[in-house]
Amino acid sequence: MDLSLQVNNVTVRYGGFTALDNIRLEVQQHTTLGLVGESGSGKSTLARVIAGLIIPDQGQLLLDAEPLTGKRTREQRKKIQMIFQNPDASLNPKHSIRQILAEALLFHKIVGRAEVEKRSRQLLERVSLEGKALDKYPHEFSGGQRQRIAIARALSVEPSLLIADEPTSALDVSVQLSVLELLGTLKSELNLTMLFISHDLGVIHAVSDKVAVMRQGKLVEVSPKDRFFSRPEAAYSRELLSAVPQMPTMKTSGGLHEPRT
Ligand SMILES: Nc1ncnc2c1ncn2[C@@H]1O[C@H](COP(=O)(O)OP(=O)(O)OP(=O)(O)O)[C@@H](O)[C@H]1O
Repeated sequence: MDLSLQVNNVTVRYGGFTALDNIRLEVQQHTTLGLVGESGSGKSTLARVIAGLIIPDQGQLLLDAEPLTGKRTREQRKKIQMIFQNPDASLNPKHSIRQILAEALLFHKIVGRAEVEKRSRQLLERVSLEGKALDKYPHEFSGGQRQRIAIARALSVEPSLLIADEPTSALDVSVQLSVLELLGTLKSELNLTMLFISHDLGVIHAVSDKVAVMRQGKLVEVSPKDRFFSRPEAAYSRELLSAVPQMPTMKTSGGLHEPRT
């Protein structure tokens, strides 16, 4: 399988504090890497480095074998899209959904003006929203619907890598599941490559092919999902797993509901 993303020896310091310490990580194309770790372990910092929002103090990134150095080009920015815990981070409240999607499609030259409407409707359909949503504004939707719109916006530019940083943790539990199911469907329909960040091991189990564990700025384990949940390598991974009482030591790859039963 080809590599999508390579993170080579990345270090980030905030003043004297090392938030990322020599991180080496790979994401294979068309797979989801689940990134887990306690609050403050550096997950969001790593996501922001990969998205180009933070320049690392040391190390390199490669996307589809191409180095990402210095200021990113428009094409490089298009290739990595991010969805956040709060969907409002990527939705301009003053713009209608039509404007939000059109801006992304036209800026990155995905389609010409004549096709914007048709493509926008297709995108909304993909995230199970009706075409009449186009003329509404973000505040007219629920949190779960706004996250669906943020997903549609991120996918509109056909990224090579989608980073999802706790995309369901601000949502009601019932809505969380439907957004996770949507991401699962999109992953298989569109062959997405994802870096999925969560502190919720149930969510990580539901979405990941491989699991990476961070602690205090260091990567302590990267394992295939089934191995991580049945035979974790690092003592810290065992600690994380044992801290979730409802988490069975899973033997199967399971479905979305399994970790919560
Ligand atoms: N701009 C900043 N300046 C100084 N320290 C920062 C800054 N951003 C993050 N940190 C610190 O870096 C560490 C890693 O933060 P980060 O947000 O990456 O962790 P995280 O694993 O994503 O945590 P959470 O799950 O709470 O979001 C934390 O100790 C945090 O306080």
